[in-house]
Amino acid sequence: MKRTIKGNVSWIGYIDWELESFHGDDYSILNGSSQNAYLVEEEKTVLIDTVWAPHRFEFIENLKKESDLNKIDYIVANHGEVDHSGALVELMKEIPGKPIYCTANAVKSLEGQYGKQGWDFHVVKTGDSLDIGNGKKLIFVEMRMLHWPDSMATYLTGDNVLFSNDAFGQHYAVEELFNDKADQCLLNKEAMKYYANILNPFSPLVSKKIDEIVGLNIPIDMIAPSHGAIWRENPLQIVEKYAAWSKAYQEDQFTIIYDTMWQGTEKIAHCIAKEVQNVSPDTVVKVFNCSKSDKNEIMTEVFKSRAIALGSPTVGNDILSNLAGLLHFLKSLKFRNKKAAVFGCYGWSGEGNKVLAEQLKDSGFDVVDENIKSLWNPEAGDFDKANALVNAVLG
Ligand SMILES: Cc1cc2nc3c(=O)[nH]c(=O)nc-3n(C[C@H](O)[C@H](O)[C@H](O)COP(=O)(O)O)c2cc1C
Repeated sequence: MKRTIKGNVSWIGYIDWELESFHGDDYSILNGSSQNAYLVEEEKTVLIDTVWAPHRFEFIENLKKESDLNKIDYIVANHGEVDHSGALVELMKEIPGKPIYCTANAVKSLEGQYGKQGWDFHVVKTGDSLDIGNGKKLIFVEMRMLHWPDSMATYLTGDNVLFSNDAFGQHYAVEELFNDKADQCLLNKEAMKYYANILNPFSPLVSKKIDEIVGLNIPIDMIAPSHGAIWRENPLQIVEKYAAWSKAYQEDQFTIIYDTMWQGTEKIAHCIAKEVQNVSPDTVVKVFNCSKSDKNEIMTEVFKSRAIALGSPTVGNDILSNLAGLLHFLKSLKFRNKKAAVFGCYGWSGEGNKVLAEQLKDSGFDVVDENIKSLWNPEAGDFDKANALVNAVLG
């Protein structure tokens, strides 16, 4: 059902309390999510984005219940990804010929995914606008690589609503739709998780885009993203957070991540954690067994950290495969300005620490020389090295 969010703007989307993962299994959903589409009904009626393909028929039925589909004058496709464009094919069968406003790259991504459908694309660039009557306009802002080349935001004058698509969103279900109705801890955590796991690799572009949006000096009364809560109360709080997050963000946190077969490496992990509390009592320390923890939650903790330590036993002259998978993901997220240390047990050849250190360096971490490498089971002499490791990495 459509729900008014401001003036003649309504939400028409899908709140999904059952979703467990996104992007295949690459993004865990722990608190539900939503796909937000919006209807702007001024002298002209505009549909901004749609929903994920599995919900396309329900979405179109809802639209029909709310208004005659033929009343839609324009469609805005802020982003071609299937969770926002997934109802377009069915919708356009009902209203062929209606103009679709999107970036040049969105024409490519939409045609790439759905084939050449003969849709009436109107390509827009930053600063282009569309008059929708009653003295209001839509102004388009390209958001290249936030998070696809085709991404765009749309600003509604008069009501001062920024339809930001994936930027400023969260995979988080809020039945009442608005940020002030959400659990604030979860909202902030989910917004940060989204940034850390999806947007962090594009931080330099995010930083520039935030400066550009702030520099426009336009009033923003509401930020309506395509997933999660709509920022109605103090909407600029999320813009300020993005400004901070995009500049090699860190808190005073040290995160220890390990894997183990026979618990030797685990013992070193806990010894390092205790030593952090001795050396730097104000530093938050968290410990994760990567085989038992959610990888996206771990990445959010890495995002917050000023330093991390990674531990694995040597296995087959290498490291354990779950940690190798995590390192692969870690590299793609392009974290910057973080220190790292390595540790682990071995039985004979002991390549584990070297593999970890090389991969961390390759992922942009500043890896300290101090490490702990224990033959079979860690002993007192190994635990004694934790102090030097922690001092080096937090120094
Ligand atoms: C399947 C398997 C392969 C291993 N391969 C190596 C190896 O290539 N080189 C080595 O030094 N140790 C190897 N080890 C020995 C482990 O590194 C050693 O048992 C270590 O103490 C385990 O640490 P953990 O208690 O943290 O699991 C291997 C052990 C297993 C079970």
